[in-house]
Amino acid sequence: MSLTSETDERATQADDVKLRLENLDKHFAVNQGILSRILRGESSQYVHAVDDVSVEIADGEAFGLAGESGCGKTTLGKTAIKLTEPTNGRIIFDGEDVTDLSGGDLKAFRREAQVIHQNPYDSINPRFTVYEWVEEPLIVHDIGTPEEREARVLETLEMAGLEPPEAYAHEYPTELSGGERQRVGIARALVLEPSFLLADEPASMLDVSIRASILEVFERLQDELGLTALYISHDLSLLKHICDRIGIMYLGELVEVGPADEIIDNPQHPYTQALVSSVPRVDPDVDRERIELVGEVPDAVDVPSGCRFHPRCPKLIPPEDVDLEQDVWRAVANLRRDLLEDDLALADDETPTPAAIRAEYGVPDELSDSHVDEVLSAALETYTQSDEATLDRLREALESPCERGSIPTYQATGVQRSQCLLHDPDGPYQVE
Ligand SMILES: Nc1ncnc2c1ncn2[C@@H]1O[C@H](COP(=O)(O)OP(=O)(O)OP(=O)(O)O)[C@@H](O)[C@H]1O
Repeated sequence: MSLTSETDERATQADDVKLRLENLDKHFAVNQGILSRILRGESSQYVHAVDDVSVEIADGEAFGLAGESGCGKTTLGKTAIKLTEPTNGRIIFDGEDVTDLSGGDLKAFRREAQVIHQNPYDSINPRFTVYEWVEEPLIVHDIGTPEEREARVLETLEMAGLEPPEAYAHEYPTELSGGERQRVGIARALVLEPSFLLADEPASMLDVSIRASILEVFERLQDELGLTALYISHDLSLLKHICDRIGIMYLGELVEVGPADEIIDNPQHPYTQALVSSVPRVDPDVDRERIELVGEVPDAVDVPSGCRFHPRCPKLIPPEDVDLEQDVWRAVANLRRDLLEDDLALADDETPTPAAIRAEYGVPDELSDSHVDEVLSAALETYTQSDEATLDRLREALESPCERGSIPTYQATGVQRSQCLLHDPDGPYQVE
């Protein structure tokens, strides 16, 4: 297909691109069993762990991925280096399309792209000594003589900060502290001299006191070895510290990408703004409004239409003819959403009055926009009678532009891109 060959050509030309993901998807099937589908008539459903992600990571760059739990960070990282197969899309590594590699070619690629796991306690085989554990990848890849391997293992242990290396070589991992074990994990990943490192929550299981020293190891290694790294973490201040750029994921999509400082100091996407607002300030003198993220990340099987963040977004765009304060509009939208899903969040089981429902959702008794008030009142009056026509009216009359179609990625600032209609330069919406 012409699009693929054109983009391939670009990748080959762009020497400084280490990894390029093109429209990457990773979907996991649920109800995979044929029997359950036949017996219960269920069609296959999919977890949209990663959806249409495109991003480039430059050679020598440290790229961070953040987002709430379940947003797809680990799946994106693993798919990017083929620890799991993508459902769709292309992976270009060093200018070569590695998407369909298998056999010996895949094994060669594995040498280049290594991973450091989150948990230093269960990611090391306790039957191996530190030496055996770090040497094993060299044996698997049939590298060097025993003497050469010994020199390489000791050198790598030292690089990972286990000094003197001879003292650690014959220890068992169970005899080591968490920080030391994480350094053993780092040494095992580095022994093959990879050019790309995936570090998934590399410090989250460690004490705060040890965390800083492990992060220093990463920073030093990146400088000295010129490694390209993909760091995954919930901790935005950690990512700001060690990354050049940060990508924010929400429900399988990359909703904002930009330089680490800009993402933290000047977030553009409403989701990033909410995430960042919960990070404790380094500088307490600078006032930042705390934006509360209401609710949980929705189910990745049945993803919301339009912008996936719209059911929780504090900046949800109202329909053109709706004239309400933003917080009132958000409250109306929450009530509308739950009415349409027949899932009202109410305090008790008794059939509530429209006024009680409004109060529960923080919607004023009378709205300043009489049209919205009338549509909502009608839906509330007929709520117990499941009146389809009234619900259809509620659905159509109060539909936000954020619920429609697929939302493109826009250039939000000179250096940040954001998947939010507020950043459509040709759109009618004002960025607040
Ligand atoms: N092997 C799998 N089979 C089915 N679903 C999966 C599988 N792995 C991940 N998922 C689902 O994919 C979605 C993304 O999960 P993932 O672990 O990538 O998110 P995450 O952002 O890394 O979360 P966390 O921060 O908690 O590690 C979730 O809904 C998860 O339940």
